[in-house]
Amino acid sequence: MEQHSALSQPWTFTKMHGLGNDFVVLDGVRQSFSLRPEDCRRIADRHFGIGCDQILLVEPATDPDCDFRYRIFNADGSEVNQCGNGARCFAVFVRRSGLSDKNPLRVETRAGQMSLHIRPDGLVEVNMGVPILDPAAIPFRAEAPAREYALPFRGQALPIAAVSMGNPHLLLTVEQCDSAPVADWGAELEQHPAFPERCNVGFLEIQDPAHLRLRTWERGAGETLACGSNACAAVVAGQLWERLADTVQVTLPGGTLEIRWAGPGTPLYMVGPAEVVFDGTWIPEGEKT
Ligand SMILES: N[C@@H](CCC[C@H](N)C(=O)O)C(=O)O
Repeated sequence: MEQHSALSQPWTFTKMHGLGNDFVVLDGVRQSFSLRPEDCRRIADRHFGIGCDQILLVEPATDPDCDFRYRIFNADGSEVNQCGNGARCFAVFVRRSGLSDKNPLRVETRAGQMSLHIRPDGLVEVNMGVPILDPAAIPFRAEAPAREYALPFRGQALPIAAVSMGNPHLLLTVEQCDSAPVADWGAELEQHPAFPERCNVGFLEIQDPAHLRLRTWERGAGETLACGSNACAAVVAGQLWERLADTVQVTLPGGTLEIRWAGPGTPLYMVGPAEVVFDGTWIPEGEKT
């Protein structure tokens, strides 16, 4: 199959979203892509491109235990290890495009394997794997694992949790999500030197042990309407702080996810919707008339 630069050839895509976290999903099994960071930025651009928070690429698996390879690119062009809302869309895309009707699907990511199950009610359940709390593996600069860290930030010691769901997350609590300084603090905390690979920043309003409100500043994308992996990390943090139950409804600006976690060393499960918006064709410059 011919490998071509993403922008110089026509290709088809599907626009999807999971709770308003939106994606351009590409079939890299029947088409072949070479996605450079500048190609991703153009595709994700909401004025000069298609517009999305992330680009998801479905590729043939390289691991014989897996059905497909799941690749994720942020709007800023960076390739990353994990995207929870995207995983649900990936499962629906694979079924709808006729690539496979296997259910559950096992996919390989840069963070390991994931299992995606489309339920009879149409919601998708994702086994997100075992949350990572070891600072070196997050990666997060700390002497030893802790439930809470005091992060130096703007002259204060900010109480935070650090969790990896395959990608790095910083979690902090706020009185009210609606007035949280998501853009102001989020942009700076994303680049905090304690997180050498940057991080996704979650602002948690814990309402009761089974209900959490959350807004997220995503690494490489800014504030989004929902971040699945950040919602998972927020439940992990809330449980470590002994403020959340095993099953939690997480309400984000774009809607609600159900997240179940039985505690350290066990896998975490996320359930939520995945919606198709439209199918389209990318037309390269010079072929538009
Ligand atoms: N929106 C995603 C996360 C996408 C990747 C993230 N921005 C990162 O850089 O790690 C989700 O739903 O998990």
